[in-house]
Amino acid sequence: MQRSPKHTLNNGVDIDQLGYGVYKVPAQECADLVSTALDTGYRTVDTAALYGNEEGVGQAIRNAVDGGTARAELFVTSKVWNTEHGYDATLAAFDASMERLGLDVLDMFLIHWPCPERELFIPTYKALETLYGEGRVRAIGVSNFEPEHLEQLLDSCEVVPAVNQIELHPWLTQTRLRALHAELGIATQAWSPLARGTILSDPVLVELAGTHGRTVAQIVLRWHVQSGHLVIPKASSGVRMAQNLHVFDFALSPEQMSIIDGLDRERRSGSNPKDVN
Ligand SMILES: NC(=O)C1=CN([C@@H]2O[C@H](COP(=O)(O)OP(=O)(O)OC[C@H]3O[C@@H](n4cnc5c(N)ncnc54)[C@H](OP(=O)(O)O)[C@@H]3O)[C@@H](O)[C@H]2O)C=CC1
Ligand SMILES: O=C1CO[C@H](CO)[C@@H](O)[C@@H]1O
Repeated sequence: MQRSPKHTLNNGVDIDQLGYGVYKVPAQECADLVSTALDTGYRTVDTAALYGNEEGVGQAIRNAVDGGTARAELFVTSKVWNTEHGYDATLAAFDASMERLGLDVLDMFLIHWPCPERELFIPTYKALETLYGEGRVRAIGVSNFEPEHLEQLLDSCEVVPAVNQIELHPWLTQTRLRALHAELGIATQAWSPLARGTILSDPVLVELAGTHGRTVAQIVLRWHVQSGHLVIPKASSGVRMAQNLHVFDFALSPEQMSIIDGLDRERRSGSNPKDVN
């Protein structure tokens, strides 16, 4: 069984570099699929209130703990949705997520989108700081924050976000944002790391896959890993889950990494954070 190496976040908490994302996993299938992911070797799961499947994630985590897996080995992320911004609303949203998850402590809680026109991400983040201070969540962070949002946040808040979870893949390499993260000590976590599957027919990646005798998904995930990103691919079968985790026993050469870096075309598969409010 493959296992992801751990990455230590800026507050000393460990997360798997490669975890499992559950956007679009139907609620009724979620517990079984997350259990399959855990059996495959995943230890980190990314969900959100928006995904409507926190109950299933929590069920699978509790089943694993009942079966002998240490809770400390497992890592669950959830996120506060855009309609719940503001200090009090965010505290209530956290309670609701925890109720659905059925967990005592959450590993990481993120602001899902900055929603700049709402002008509420600062009080929203202050609620996350309160939860962190109370020990109800082990790490806090943000998602879809652009440089200007991070700068505003750091001007007004105490706790440097542990991660910024952003859309990131070889067609959208986010060079400027990643450089800022490195400067600030914020981990870059890649969402839609496979560009929702659309990148898997890229001819350059197909050729590299042939060279290594690997699948295109494995080449892309290996590029993420070697670039130092945290990454959370979603897959709907145990075979694909295992394939996606099986990327720690080969390496891309520096030349191959540069070739993949060169595929950037600033192509998003999801929304631009400036348009989400
Ligand atoms: N913070 C945010 O705003 C966002 C966060 N996310 C998070 O990131 C996670 C991953 O992103 P997501 O948008 O799901 O997209 P991904 O880039 O992870 O791609 C998932 C798609 O790729 C397919 N796929 C996965 N593995 C393979 C493989 N080995 N071979 C062929 N096809 C494969 C899946 O198919 P199939 O399912 O049929 O196996 C699915 O259609 C989400 O689940 C969520 O947790 C996602 C979007 C936004
Ligand atoms: O996490 C998410 C999953 O994908 C959705 C559609 O692109 C996003 O809006 C959301 O942020």
